Amino acid sequence: MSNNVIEISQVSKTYNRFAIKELDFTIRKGFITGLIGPNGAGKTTLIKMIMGMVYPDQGSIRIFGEENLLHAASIKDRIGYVSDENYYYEHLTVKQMKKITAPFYSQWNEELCQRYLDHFKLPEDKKIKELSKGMKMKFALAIALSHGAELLIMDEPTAGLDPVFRRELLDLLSEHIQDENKSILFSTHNTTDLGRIADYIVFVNDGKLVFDEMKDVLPEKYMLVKGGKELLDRDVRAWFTGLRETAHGFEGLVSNRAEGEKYFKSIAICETPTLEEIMYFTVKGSGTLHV
Ligand SMILES: Nc1ncnc2c1ncn2[C@@H]1O[C@H](COP(=O)(O)OP(=O)(O)OP(=O)(O)O)[C@@H](O)[C@H]1O
Repeated sequence: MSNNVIEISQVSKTYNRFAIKELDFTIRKGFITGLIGPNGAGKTTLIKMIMGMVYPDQGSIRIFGEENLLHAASIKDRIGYVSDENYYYEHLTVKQMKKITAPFYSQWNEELCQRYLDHFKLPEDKKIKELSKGMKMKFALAIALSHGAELLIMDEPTAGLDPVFRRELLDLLSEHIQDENKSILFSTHNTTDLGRIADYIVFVNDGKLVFDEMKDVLPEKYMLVKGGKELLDRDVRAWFTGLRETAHGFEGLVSNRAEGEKYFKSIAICETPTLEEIMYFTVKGSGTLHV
C-alpha cells in the first residue's frame, strides 16, 4: 500500500496566459502539507484539479491510489474540502444547508457536526449570505470535519480569520492529524501557519514546482549570504537563486548550502533563511519584484 495519498504525475494545464507544465509531486499519508506560492502561481488551479473541478490537459492525478476522475464519487466521500469561495446556497440557513449536505456522505456524523457548529458559535438560523467570511469558513470546516474524511484539502483556510480562531484552527488541524491515517493539504500565504503545523512544503511558482520538501530539511538546503557590493562579480552572482542589492551590499539566496558554505564562509556572512526569505528570493530571482 502506497504511503502517498495524492500522486500528481506529469500534469499540464494551459489557460491563455498561464500554464502548469508536466508537474509531479506527492502528498504523503499521515502528514500536513502546505502548498505555497505567490499570487497567480497556480495553487487554486492545482487544488481544483485534485478535486476534479478543473480537468488537466494531460497527466494523471491519483487519490487513495485511484484515478480521481474515474472514481470521483467514492474519492470525494473520503475528502473534506474547504474552498476559498463559498459554494453553498446563499439563501439557505446553516441548518438547512447542513441537512442537504449530509446525505452526500456515507460516514456523516450528525452529532459531531452539531458539536463543531456549537463550538464555532455558528447561529443555525442565519442564512449563509448573512455569515461573515470567517463564519463561512468555519461552516465549511465543520462540514469537512464531520464525515470521517481521511484527507482534508483546504484552499487558504486561514485567510480572513481573526488571530484567535486562526490559532485555534491550526491546533484543531494538528489534533486531527494525530490519527496517522489522516492527511491534510492546505494552501496558504502565511509562513507562520506553515512554521506552526506543516510537515511538508510544496512550493509552486508560475505553474512550476520549486520544491516538494520536508519543512525541517529546508534549513540544510538553503543559505542566505550577506556581503559587500565589491564581491558581486559574475561568478558570485551565478550562485544565487535570488539576489537583493542595496546601496552598500547584497543579500542572496543559495540553494546548495553545502557547496555555498565552502565558497562564502570566509568572505561573507552566511545565515539560515526563514521560509519567508526562501519564498521571497526564489520568486524575486535576480530581477526586481514589484509588490
Ligand atoms: N478559468 C480560468 N481561465 C483563465 N485563466 C485562469 C482561470 N483560472 C485561473 N486562471 C489563471 O491561472 C493562474 C493561476 O491562478 P490560481 O488561482 O491557480 O493561482 P493561485 O496560486 O491560487 O493564486 P492566489 O494566491 O492569488 O489565490 C492565474 O494567472 C489566473 O489568472
